[in-house]
Formats: sequence, structure tokens, C-alpha cells
Amino acid sequence: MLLRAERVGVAFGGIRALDEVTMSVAAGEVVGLIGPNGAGKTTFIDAVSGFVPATGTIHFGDQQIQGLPAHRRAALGLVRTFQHLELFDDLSLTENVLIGHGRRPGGRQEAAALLYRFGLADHAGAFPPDLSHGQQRLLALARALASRPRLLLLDEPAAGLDSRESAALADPIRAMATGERAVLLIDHDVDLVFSVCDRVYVLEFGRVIAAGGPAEVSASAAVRAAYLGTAGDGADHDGADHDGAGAGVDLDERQSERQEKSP
Ligand SMILES: Nc1ncnc2c1ncn2[C@@H]1O[C@H](COP(=O)(O)OP(=O)(O)OP(=O)(O)O)[C@@H](O)[C@H]1O
Repeated sequence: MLLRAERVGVAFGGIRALDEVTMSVAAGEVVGLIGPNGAGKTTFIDAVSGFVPATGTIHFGDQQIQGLPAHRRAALGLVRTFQHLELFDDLSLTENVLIGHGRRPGGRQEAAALLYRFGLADHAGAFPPDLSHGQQRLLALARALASRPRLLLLDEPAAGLDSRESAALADPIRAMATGERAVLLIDHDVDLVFSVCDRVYVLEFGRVIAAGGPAEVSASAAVRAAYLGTAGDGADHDGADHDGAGAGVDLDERQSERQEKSP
């Protein structure tokens, strides 16, 4: 396994954002992580990438990485994107990708190839504000790939996209998981997640409530209940700030809900 996270826990004061979460990602896989708002998805990426302290054990390749600072984990090939794009508006697209590339030789050539791959070659000299929101999201993916990750942690790459733009991310994301590279994908667009992922984990209140292939997970009663807000399991919910966005909708309606939230 490329990533093995075992019994990972994160607490923010009295809020247990992650509780004994065990997950794995193998090389070549796209693995999805879904769950209602506040379920702990971003916290999991934070824990794996070293942005919050966590309990439990996390192995990346043959190395135990918990306790390592974020930059050391990134140097090992654990690269993340953020919900809010962190593009450099006053740098060209090529220069944005070069930032991801670092100091390895052949940067410009590789940046050009990546921009081409993401359909951005015609805009190489333009600046991020000149792009549509969908193109900006693609640029963030190109930049992340430029750092040659072994595991890409994608935090809501389809946020703010309409369903057509979001569906257009499926092939590029799939293509990222080749050979030794793998992708962990968080997104509220469950259509995207189910269409692109080999396996999917579902978090609710910081715990894994389902895991398996997309067909199995989408049919799971526990998952339906989590999204419908009818989970009557009596679990000691932790007072986390669940804003109810996951309640009262079914899996198929998540898409339209997400679009309504889009700018
Ligand atoms: N820095 C923080 N300080 C305090 N509480 C936090 C912090 N970050 C996250 N939380 C809480 O931890 C829980 C999990 O949040 P997290 O952002 O990981 O959920 P999520 O599943 O990614 O949600 P969303 O889908 O809304 O992005 C929530 O209750 C949230 O309010």
C-alpha cells in the first residue's frame, strides 16, 4: 500500500473531528472520500499531509510519517491541493506551474506539456484571473502534478463548478493515477467521485461508516441514511458543527445542492 492510515484521530478542543479512522490507498488507485459537511474529510487530508497533529499511525510507502513536518511529507511525494485555490494571480500560467515544478531541470518544457494536457496551452502566457473558474481548477491540478507527487490529495477540485465542468475533471483525475501514482479525492459531487474512483470511503461525524466499490457504497443503507440525515444509530455525536447541508438530501441531489452554493 502507498498510504496506510491506521486509527487516525484528530481533536479540536472538545470536537473529535476524526475518530479511529483507518484508510488505505494503493499505487494506481483513485480513492474517494465523501461525507456530509463537517464529517472530517479535510481534516483527514490535513492529518495525512502534516497540517494538523494526529494520533494513530500513518505509513507512506515503507515510511512512518506521523510527526514529520508538512514540507518533509511533501518532499516524499505527498502533495495536496486546497479547497480554496492558491494560485498566484500575478504570475503567468506557465510560471504558476513552474512553482510546482521546483528546481528540477526541464521545467518550461514540462510546464508546457502539463498545460497542454489540461487544455490550457493556448493560455500559457495569460494570468489566472483571465481564466474561467473551471480552467483555474485545472491549473491547480497541473501545478500539483508538476511537483511529481506519488500521492495527490485533492480537496474538492470541483468546488464551484457546474455539472458539465465537474464531469470534465473525471478524465484528468483518472489519468493522474498511473503507474506508481495514486489520488485521494474529496468532493461533494458524488457523481464525479463514483464515476472516477476505484474505491470510496464515507465519513460521518469523524468515523468511517462505509467503504468499498462505488456501486456497493452508493447502495449502502448507512450512506443513504447519512446523507438523508436519518441515521438513528445513537452514536455519541460530538457536538461538531454540522450545518445540516448533508441532511435532507439524497445522494443524487447533492449535485444540485452543490451548484446552488456555487458563486
Ligand atoms: N481548525 C479547526 N478548529 C476547530 N474545529 C475545526 C477545525 N477544522 C475543522 N474543525 C471541525 O472539525 C470537524 C471536521 O471538519 P472538516 O473541515 O474536516 O469537515 P469536512 O468533511 O471537510 O467538511 P466540508 O465538507 O464542509 O469541507 C468540523 O466539526 C469542523 O468544524
